[in-house]
Amino acid sequence: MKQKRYVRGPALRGRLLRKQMWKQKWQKKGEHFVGGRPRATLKNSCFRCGQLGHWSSQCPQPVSEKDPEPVGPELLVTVEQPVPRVPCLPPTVPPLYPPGPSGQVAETPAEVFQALEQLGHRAFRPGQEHAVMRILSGISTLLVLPTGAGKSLCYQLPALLYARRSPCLTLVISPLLSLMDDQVSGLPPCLKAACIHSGMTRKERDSALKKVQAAQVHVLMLSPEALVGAAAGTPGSLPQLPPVAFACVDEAHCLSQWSHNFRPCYLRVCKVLREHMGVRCFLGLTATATHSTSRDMAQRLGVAEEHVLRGPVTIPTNLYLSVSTDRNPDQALVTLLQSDRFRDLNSVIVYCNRREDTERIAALLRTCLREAWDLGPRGEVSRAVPHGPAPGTRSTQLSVSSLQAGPRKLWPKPTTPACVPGSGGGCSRPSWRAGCGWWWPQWPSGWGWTGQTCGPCSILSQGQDLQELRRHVHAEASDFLAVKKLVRCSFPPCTCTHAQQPPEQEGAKSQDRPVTVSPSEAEQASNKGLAQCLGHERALPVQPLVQALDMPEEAIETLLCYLELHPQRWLELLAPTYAYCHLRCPGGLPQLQALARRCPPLAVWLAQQPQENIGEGSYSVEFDVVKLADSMGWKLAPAKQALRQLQWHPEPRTGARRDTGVLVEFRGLAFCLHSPGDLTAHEKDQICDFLYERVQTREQEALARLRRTFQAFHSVAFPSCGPCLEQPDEEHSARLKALLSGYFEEEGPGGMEDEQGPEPGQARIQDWEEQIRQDIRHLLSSWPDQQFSGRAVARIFHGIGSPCYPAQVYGRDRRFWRKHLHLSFRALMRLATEEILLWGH
Ligand SMILES: Nc1ncnc2c1ncn2[C@@H]1O[C@H](COP(=O)(O)OP(=O)(O)OP(=O)(O)O)[C@@H](O)[C@H]1O
Repeated sequence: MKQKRYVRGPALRGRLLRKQMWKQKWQKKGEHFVGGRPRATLKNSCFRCGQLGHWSSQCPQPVSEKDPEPVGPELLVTVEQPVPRVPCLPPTVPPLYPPGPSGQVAETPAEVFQALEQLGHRAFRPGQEHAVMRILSGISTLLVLPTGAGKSLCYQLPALLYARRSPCLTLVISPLLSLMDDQVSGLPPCLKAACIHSGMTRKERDSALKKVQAAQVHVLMLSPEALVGAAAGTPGSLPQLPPVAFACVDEAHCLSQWSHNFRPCYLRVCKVLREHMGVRCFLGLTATATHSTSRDMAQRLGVAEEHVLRGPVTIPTNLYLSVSTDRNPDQALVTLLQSDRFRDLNSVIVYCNRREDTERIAALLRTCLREAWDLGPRGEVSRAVPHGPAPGTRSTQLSVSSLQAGPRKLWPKPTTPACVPGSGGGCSRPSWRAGCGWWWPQWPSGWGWTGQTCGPCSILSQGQDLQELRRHVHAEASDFLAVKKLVRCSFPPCTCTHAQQPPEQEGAKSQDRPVTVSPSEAEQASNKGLAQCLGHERALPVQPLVQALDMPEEAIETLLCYLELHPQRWLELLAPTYAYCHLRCPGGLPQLQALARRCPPLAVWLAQQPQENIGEGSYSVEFDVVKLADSMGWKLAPAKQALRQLQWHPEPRTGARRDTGVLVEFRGLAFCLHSPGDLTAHEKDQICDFLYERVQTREQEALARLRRTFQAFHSVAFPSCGPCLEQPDEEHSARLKALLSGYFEEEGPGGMEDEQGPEPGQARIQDWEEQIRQDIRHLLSSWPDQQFSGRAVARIFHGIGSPCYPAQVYGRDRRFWRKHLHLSFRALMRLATEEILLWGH
């Protein structure tokens, strides 16, 4: 009811359209959800002996026992060994002013000041000169300066000077596509720039690349996905570029905060720049980073601790902050916007923690404020602007703006975060932007902040916001069993090692194992009786894996990235590919055999088939082409090409192509990776432990950060929004600013200690135990075909959707969905696991 009453025709059509899309989606998934989730086929068993009840590190079987897992098909043809890939790196660009013997940078030469003037500035601002000289000396640097301090100059000036000396390029990795075009057009005329991102047409992209190759561009801006995709060789990947002088990672805090599960490509940015583009010098730029985040960033960028340049954490003086807790936050917001302090403002931005809230609050403001603000017939009271990924996947920041009619007169001004922010950083970014003249990227260009005093107000609820934010943290964690399944799929055993490794060598081998071994190294190892697998290309089909692990695609990719970035480089991620070849041959076996004479992959596939599987009649088969190419020692691309050519036959005389009637299609998007097939059970256990520990640590850190922020904000909050209605309270604002500065200095906001017992905003589990156990049993009996895990049950009680238990299906059952949001997730998981075990007996 809430959204229909105020919404007109177009929105209704949108709703119907969404419903239709939803139906189509679930028709496709029907077979999984109607008959219940497919039962896991992989057992919760030891890697070594296949028994339940222990992992392989405690396995009673002797180590020399053969691995009981099934092995791949034997090779039936002589194949060439794959040649290890040696990336051809572009030449490195030497520093413009080499550092002195002890690594010190030179005095700033006149040439640099001239270039500064050319860029339109008379003098450096604090922090700029030092950063510029470091980059010109080839020293990687991380620069943490507040928004508006002039960080962009620190890559613009070196880019200009490097390009003046020799044809070279500066790469800028920027996460915000909407900002990239603005950044390119906003550069000084002497600096030529281009950008490449997914929002461009092919023509625009080709024209940008042509300019880059012709060395007409000094700065190339890339999204992380474009960079990583290009390095992995996806279609439309980047061609050979001019040498790279240095790479700048803008909004570098994303390297540390966003990369996990949200944009996994960020995890690989530095590695790709180093290994595929030959970059030696990095510049990281960020406005908001705590000490631990900047340590993490510095490590990824290869910046020594002493080369992290941090400016003071200054919150603009024209910014008055206030925070209040209100029983009814919606009413508080309306009261606030009707007050004298806000009534005369031209526009207001409201940030919410949930996507659904923006729609609701936009409608609320439309109803309550139209008359109060007297906007006339063309005036628009509020509009919800979605921002961020699909619903339910993560916390979103949405803005609801109150706008006056007449597009050129619209000025978004103060920022009013309406809910508790997930971290001090999450709160400060919108606040700073309101105070510093920064406008939200979605606004049309030409809008801006006039520089007036403004007053962001946070309205905190009594703990409900915290519960919502906690849900997002729990949504990203996973079980040990899921991690184990992923490890099992990523490292299936192979038959290419010829000698068994002596048991006593096992520990030594696991100490230092590069994923790609050169043939000479392998030969040496083989002579010592230590034959080592060179690695195999594997395809892990995305959708089946997502269902089997009950993990979103991004979370799986993140775990695979962790393995690639591990010092032992357990695997190498390749470009995603369509892994299955579907082949339909109307002429049956005789035609297939005839075609196999000119198509080695088809010949190998036929040879691998057991005799009884080969029948007469028309053929329609599907096989894993990645596995086939790997078994032949071929690269995937030529194998696919050879199979595709089965569809045509060249005329012997004219050379024209004739249709053979054979249909070849590639299906099933898959993660593609290169991994060894001879890992010992002990090594696989090590990998599982490493991955699971990372997942758990991330969850605990995020929860602790949330708790600290919540406690700190509540410690200074007004009990109601009343005092915020009047003119800004300077003392209150100063306390809040100190709190935020403390967050970045990591004193722990408000100097609060973490407390034991139930989390803020949660009830004691003991008071609810009987009720919860009943609900769990009720849930298990309502869905008898499902194989629930403790985590799955806790997710349903907290209203967290997952691939196997989607909100669209389970959210409809209000008996369970979000029912116990006020209780600890871990405690719910524990109780659910106990009940599931009892239920199984
Ligand atoms: N040395 C300087 N002297 C005067 N103005 C400068 C100087 N350096 C930068 N500026 C100006 O400061 C403004 C803000 O600069 P810039 O956009 O680089 O800030 P920023 O730190 O990158 O902000 P954000 O964090 O929002 O990206 C720009 O208008 C820029 O021209």
